[in-house]
Amino acid sequence: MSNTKKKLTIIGAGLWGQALAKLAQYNDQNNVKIWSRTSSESLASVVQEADVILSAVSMKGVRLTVEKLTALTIPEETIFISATKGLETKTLLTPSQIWQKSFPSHPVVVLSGPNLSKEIQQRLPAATVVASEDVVAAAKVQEIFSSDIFRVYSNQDPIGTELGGTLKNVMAIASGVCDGLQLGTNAKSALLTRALPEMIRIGTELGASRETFFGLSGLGDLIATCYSPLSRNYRVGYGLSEGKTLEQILIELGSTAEGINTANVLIELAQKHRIAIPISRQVYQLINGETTPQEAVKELMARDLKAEFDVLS
Ligand SMILES: NC(=O)c1ccc[n+]([C@@H]2O[C@H](COP(=O)([O-])OP(=O)(O)OC[C@H]3O[C@@H](n4cnc5c(N)ncnc54)[C@H](O)[C@@H]3O)[C@@H](O)[C@H]2O)c1
Ligand SMILES: O=P(O)(O)OC[C@H](O)CO
Repeated sequence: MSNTKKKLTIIGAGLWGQALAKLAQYNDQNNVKIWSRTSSESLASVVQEADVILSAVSMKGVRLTVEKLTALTIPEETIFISATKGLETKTLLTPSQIWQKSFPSHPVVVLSGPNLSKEIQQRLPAATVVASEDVVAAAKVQEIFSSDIFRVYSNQDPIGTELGGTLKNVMAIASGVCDGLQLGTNAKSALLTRALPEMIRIGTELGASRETFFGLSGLGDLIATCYSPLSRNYRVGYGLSEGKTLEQILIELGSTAEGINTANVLIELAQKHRIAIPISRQVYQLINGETTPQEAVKELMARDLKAEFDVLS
């Protein structure tokens, strides 16, 4: 990459947008701007001349953000990075698919990994993945974010990388329930080990590579999120296990927990593609008041007996 400073504009000034801005600023080769809906500057003025535009808005804001940007003239060489972990209601699309469909000539890069924003803000070491079919664009993004506190890997499976980060949010809710009910280490280990093939079944059906789920954005993020009370999705599950209502939990959280919407979208996806999603289905029923934490555990334990590596279930 040339020695001139890279101009990066981050859209979305939530916890993740701010943490990513800090990471990019840490590397003094970058000129970083951050924009939110409440910014005094116009969106047009902050994206003008940007080499790279990163979206860190929550899933519900992705479509609106894309629409705002399609109304502007963005040069075709501008790289878009999607850092959102979610699925769109109705279209069932991933964020990067929305970006790519709206900007078919632009490089789109997914950034995803085990990256709890609080630890990133504390400058603790972490690693992530940037994934794109455009390897040159991925390499540029890798350089922008790489530093001695943030190790950035690349791959060419944006959908797999994105789905790892998205699907583990649902598993983190289940994991919070498991810990909240004090089901023990054996149960937690079983849950996470069975979560991974469930994520792989969904991912491979949607075109992702199986291998990606064994990397940072899959297994890595599953471990981080399912073991950390810093995870908002984990806290949702934990709260449900304590008998709190979802509404009450979300008020206390005051922040985004994408796993809730993702579980709702997943039910439709699983039906459409005929994929077995036993853990995600229990999470769906739990957040929609159709089961209790205890009943969900019973249901999972009472499933038909099967071979461990049965690829269908
Ligand atoms: N916080 C983390 O540790 C972390 C790490 C990796 C990925 N993520 C993902 O990043 C995304 C954002 O998470 P967060 O933690 O920053 O959540 P947050 O609740 O802190 O912030 C969400 C942001 O999205 C913005 N937003 C929502 N709708 C918008 C719209 N229409 N236009 C512009 N902005 C809009 C909000 O204003 C807010 O700034 C989520 O998909 C999350 O899964 C978060
Ligand atoms: O707080 P959560 O549950 O949204 O998790 C944050 C990140 O996705 C962890 O990688």
